[in-house]
Amino acid sequence: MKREPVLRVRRLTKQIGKKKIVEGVDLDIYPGEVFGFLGPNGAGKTTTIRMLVGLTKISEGDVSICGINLKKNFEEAITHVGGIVENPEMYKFLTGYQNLVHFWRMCKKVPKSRIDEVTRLVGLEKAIHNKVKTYSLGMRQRLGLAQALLHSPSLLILDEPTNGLDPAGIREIREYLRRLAQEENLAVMVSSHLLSEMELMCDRIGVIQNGQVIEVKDMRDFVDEGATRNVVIDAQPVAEAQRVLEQLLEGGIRKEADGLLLDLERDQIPFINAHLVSEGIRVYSIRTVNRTLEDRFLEMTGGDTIG
Ligand SMILES: Nc1ncnc2c1ncn2[C@@H]1O[C@H](COP(=O)(O)OP(=O)(O)OP(=O)(O)O)[C@@H](O)[C@H]1O
Repeated sequence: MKREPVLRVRRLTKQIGKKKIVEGVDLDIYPGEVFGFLGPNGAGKTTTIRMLVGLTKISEGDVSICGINLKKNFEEAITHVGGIVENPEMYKFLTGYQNLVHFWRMCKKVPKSRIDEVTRLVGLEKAIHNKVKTYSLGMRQRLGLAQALLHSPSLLILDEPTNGLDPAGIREIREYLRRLAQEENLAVMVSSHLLSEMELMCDRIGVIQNGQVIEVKDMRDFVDEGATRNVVIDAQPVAEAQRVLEQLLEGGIRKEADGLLLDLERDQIPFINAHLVSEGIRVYSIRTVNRTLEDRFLEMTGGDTIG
């Protein structure tokens, strides 16, 4: 059975003056998946997301959410979206629960029991009756998430949800988002500049550069593909090993604490090993290092900074 995407974006374009800051973006995001939207500074992530949630006008192209056209039936389409795009506004002098009641009153046809449900989903049961001013930034983010989930959306859109959080807070958000995608069968779209986070959080990833989506892939395939891999060679004497490798490979070798780091194609590895041994060098280990998303991303975007 073919799954229908919750979010379907076709040829989405934003033009400001003469400049197209987002151009021809196509995306499909499915129920139950966390989709990462990644790109260097100024690539057009926020502008794309702002168009998707109706915060800025679409210049060209089509967006449908749960099969409903966003331009033609905005009010109906947007009822399926929960989002944190700008900082969620909370009343700090009220408790988390009182804040949620306030937002619940604005939702149509949502039973009050949903407040307890979203509180559980974001793990705020213990603190929900404390005042928001006593919350950590991570707890406030989770309260924002609870608010965005109150009306049981099918699509959750989050712009940089881990911004400003400490590692523990980042980890919490990551775990809750993964759980939400599974438990609520939500489609989650998240942008972030924290590449290592995206790698742990997302099932698929789309890379945007200069306003255009240049790649959409399963996370694993994205990280694994590419002709070369990082290899660490632990060999003695190390200076001699480095000299031999440099002669053979014309550079690209870095000395690290645990050995010599270089980029090799898989087929080169046994050859390099044999060559080192034939030069009288003792090879203790050759191991390939898992390539991170950051390696791949920098390779693809030509070293643009990430934002
Ligand atoms: N209202 C505007 N008028 C003119 N240019 C704009 C406007 N809004 C955004 N831009 C430009 O469009 C480009 C894309 O901006 P956008 O904020 O979408 O990028 P981003 O990928 O979210 O970047 P960052 O990671 O830095 O937030 C940038 O070059 C930005 O300067």
